[in-house]
Amino acid sequence: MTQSTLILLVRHGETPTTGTVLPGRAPGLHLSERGRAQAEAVADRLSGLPVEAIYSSPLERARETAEPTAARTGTAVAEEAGLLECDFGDWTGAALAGLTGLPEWQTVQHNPSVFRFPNGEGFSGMQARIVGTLETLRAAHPGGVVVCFSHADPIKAAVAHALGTHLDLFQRIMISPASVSAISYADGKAPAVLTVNSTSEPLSGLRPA
Ligand SMILES: O=C(O)[C@@H](CO)OP(=O)(O)O
Repeated sequence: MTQSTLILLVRHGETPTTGTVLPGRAPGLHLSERGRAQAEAVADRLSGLPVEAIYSSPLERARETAEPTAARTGTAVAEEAGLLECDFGDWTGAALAGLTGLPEWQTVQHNPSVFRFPNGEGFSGMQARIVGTLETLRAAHPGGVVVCFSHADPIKAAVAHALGTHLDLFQRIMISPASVSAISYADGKAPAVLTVNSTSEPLSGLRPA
C-alpha cells in the first residue's frame, strides 16, 4: 500500500500591512523584516521532513516565505496559480477598518458560501480551486511530503473542506502568518487533518523517519 501523501499548507509571513489591508492579488507586497524572520523559522521547523516538492502562490509574499525552505531542502519552488489569494476584485487593497462596517461584511463572516467579491472571486469558487489544486498535487506526489505556500483564506477553505466543515463556518478557523497546517491523504480514505495553524513547534514528527 502506498504511504499517505502529506501536504503542508504554509501561510506567508507578515508584511507591513498584514491585518490592516486586504492585499489580495495586487503585486509588489513584500515580507516585512519580521516576516522574513518567520520564513526562516518555517524552514527550521520543517527541517527533518523529507520534502519532495515545494509549490507557491506566485505572489511575492508567498514566494519570499518559501525561499528559506527551498534553500534548506535544495528543492526548487514551482509557482502554482491554484494557490493564489482569493481575487477580492474591487475590494483589493482596501483597509479592513473600512470594510468591517459594510453590510456585506456580515455575509463575508457568517454566510461566506454565497458571497462573491464585487468583480472578483466567490468563496465557493475559491474553495473549489484550492481543493482541486491540492487534489492535483497529491496525485502528482503519491506518498510524498509536499509544502504549499499560500494565503489565509484559501488555507482556511482547504482545512474546512478536509474537516468536513461547511464553508459558512470557515471563518472560525484561524490561520496566522507563517503558520503551518497539515493534511494527510491516503488512498480510499477521508483526508486526515494533522495540525492547524501551528506557529511554534518543530514539525518533523508529522512524518516520522
Ligand atoms: O488579508 C488577509 O488577512 C488574508 C486573507 O486571505 O490575506 P493574506 O493571507 O494574503 O495576508
